[in-house]
Amino acid sequence: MSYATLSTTSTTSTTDSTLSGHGWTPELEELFTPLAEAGLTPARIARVDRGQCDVVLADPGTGELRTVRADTRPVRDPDPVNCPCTGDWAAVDLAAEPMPTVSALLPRGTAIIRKGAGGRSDGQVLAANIDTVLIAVSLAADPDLGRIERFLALAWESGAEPVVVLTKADLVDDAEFVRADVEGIAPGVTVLAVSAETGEGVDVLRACTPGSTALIGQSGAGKSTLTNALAGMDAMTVQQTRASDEKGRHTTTTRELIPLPGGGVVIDTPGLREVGLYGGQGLAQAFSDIEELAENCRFHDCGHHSEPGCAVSAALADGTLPQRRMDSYLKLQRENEWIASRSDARLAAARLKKWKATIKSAGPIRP
Ligand SMILES: Nc1nc2c(ncn2[C@@H]2O[C@H](COP(=O)(O)OP(=O)(O)OP(=O)(O)O)[C@@H](O)[C@H]2O)c(=O)[nH]1
Ligand SMILES: [Zn+2]
Repeated sequence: MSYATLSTTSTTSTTDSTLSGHGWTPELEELFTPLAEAGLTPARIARVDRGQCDVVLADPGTGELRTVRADTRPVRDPDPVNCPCTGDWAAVDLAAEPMPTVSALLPRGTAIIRKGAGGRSDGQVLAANIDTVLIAVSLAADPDLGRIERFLALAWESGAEPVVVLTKADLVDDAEFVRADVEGIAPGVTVLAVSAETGEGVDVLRACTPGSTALIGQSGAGKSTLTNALAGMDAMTVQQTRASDEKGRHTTTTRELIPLPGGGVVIDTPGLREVGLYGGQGLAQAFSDIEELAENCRFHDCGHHSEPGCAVSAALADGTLPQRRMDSYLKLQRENEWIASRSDARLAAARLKKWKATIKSAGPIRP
């Protein structure tokens, strides 16, 4: 399938303001006009299962919000990145038989894409059309700075604004100390310490999450608990962490989009064991301090090894740039380059296959 190509004629609507709490905007409304004229209904995907999904829409009859099960087969795509995902805006044919179908997906504003698990170069979309990415990190153990940097690169790459949320602040005495430490590796990013247990920091967090928010992080980081705290109800099931290793039991298996009382939605994602980067510029944003240093190197193509006038080496030498952070940057950069070359090869193979199919369907060339 391909994303719907949409013209931009203006329109007015009476019912779709119901969806504004779910992120529906006048701009989307305008994009949707030709689809509305074709009898389709706008809907936000709240959960995806194999071949089907739950969508939230304003009922064309009553104008009330309704969750509907819809068939996603018409928008199936060989590239997993183009397949429907929680947070996508969809055009739904409610009259389709035997069940409503998703007829098209609207172009995405933002999307969190990680490298698919198991060494494949496919991407996997975790959430679409989000404004803020909350990176949940448990304070129950010493935070792994390298892992936070990796999550930050993934979050920046999505196009949404990252926020680091240090969870379970009630379990430690020095939350502020750790928070300041993490702030040092997250240039331009808000870092909050929060406890769902005592409520500490939850109001501040709420103020940081207007519009659509997605929660990412390792299993057991406290994502579902935070979702419940933000939603003010038990929207997600939370299971006890295994006491031995502080790991959760992978309670959250399907992504879900939950409306917040003050407007906006939060998308809880399953715990991520592996967070492979899927290329792009997010890494440069996550390491903007190093990128800025590099701009002061004497040579434009400085490799930051032993070149004269290297600002990065100087910062490493005087300790303003920790070696750990530099190593982390180089490691993620290698990984990013690898995935970029892998996906180039994959795209080339796909193009070749398509070309062969086109030639075949065109039949023998006539003299
Ligand atoms: N003390 C304390 N425990 C918390 C807090 N937040 C979460 N927990 C506990 O941490 C464990 C894991 O929380 P979840 O919210 O299920 O974690 P998750 O990140 O959603 O886990 P997955 O669904 O596996 O990805 C549960 O036992 C929670 O009760 C907190 O603020 N303080
Ligand atoms: Zn340099």
